[in-house]
Amino acid sequence: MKIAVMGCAGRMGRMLVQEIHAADGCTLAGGTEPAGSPFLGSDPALLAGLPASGLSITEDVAAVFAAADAVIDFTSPAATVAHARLAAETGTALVVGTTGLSADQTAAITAAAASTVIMMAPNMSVGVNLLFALTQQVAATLGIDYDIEIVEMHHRHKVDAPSGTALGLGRAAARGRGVDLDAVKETVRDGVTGPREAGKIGFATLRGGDVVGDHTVIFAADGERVELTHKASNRGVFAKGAVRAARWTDGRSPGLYSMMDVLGLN
Ligand SMILES: NC(=O)C1=CN([C@@H]2O[C@H](COP(=O)(O)OP(=O)(O)OC[C@H]3O[C@@H](n4cnc5c(N)ncnc54)[C@H](OP(=O)(O)O)[C@@H]3O)[C@@H](O)[C@H]2O)C=CC1
Ligand SMILES: O=C(O)C1=N[C@H](C(=O)O)C[C@H](O)C1
Repeated sequence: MKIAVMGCAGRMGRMLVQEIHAADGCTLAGGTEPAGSPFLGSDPALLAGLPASGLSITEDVAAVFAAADAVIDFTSPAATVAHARLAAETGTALVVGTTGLSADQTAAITAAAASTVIMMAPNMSVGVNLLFALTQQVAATLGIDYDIEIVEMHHRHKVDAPSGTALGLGRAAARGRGVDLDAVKETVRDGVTGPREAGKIGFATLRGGDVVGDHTVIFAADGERVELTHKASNRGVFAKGAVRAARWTDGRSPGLYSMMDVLGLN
């Protein structure tokens, strides 16, 4: 399978190039970076610490799509929307890991999935997707007396907050309670906030150093507390999941899928 990587010089992009190289039956079809990037013209494999591939990083997205069976995209929300539109036009499968998308941007990707296979997930690790399922189950079991708070920590370079994974955990908890996350989420507390309102789902965001990704869902009641935690210590887990998802798209019907579909957890 020929797999291309959008944003192939990024933190995730380089891991993805390594993972494609290591995967049986997969070859790198090409890699992109935006106009003005100092990496244009470099070999994406060399940049990822691998033997030369003979490919050059390009801003010609259309050419890279044409060379690929599937495209993996961990870039920025605006770029991902443009890539989803191109995937719809060309019928190329797309795996989206980008987070921080607005409701409109998510709707644009959903619309593109009417014409091609798109797998989109805020976290591609097996562990976090299991945590999504567990969070929904625990939220449904414990009920409203257990206040739900979600704490996440990431490296100092991360640009969106709360993380896509934290929001995904919030959606799973809200689903377990049979409510809509947008109606109950509390992402900012500052000053005299008054007591905590029952039923809210709170988020706390920490940023610093080189933390790959830590997430904890806390269920706090009078007298006890349940905590579900996942800690990623290597971006390889996300890259492995993304390449697994790219292979999984082969032969699927158009539609919007999640990592839960890929892992059979749905
Ligand atoms: N779903 C998951 O499992 C995971 C998701 N993520 C998400 O993936 C995204 C990327 O994270 P990370 O790798 O750390 O970020 P980086 O900033 O390291 O990488 C993003 C790369 O994409 C490039 N890029 C931006 N716009 C375009 C474009 N139009 N065309 C081609 N390339 C482009 C950037 O170039 P430049 O720097 O020049 O702008 C950069 O090289 C984030 O949204 C993050 O939250 C991260 C890890 C796991
Ligand atoms: O930006 C990151 O690094 C990560 N982003 C994803 C998110 O927003 O949840 C996934 C992972 O935690 C790393």
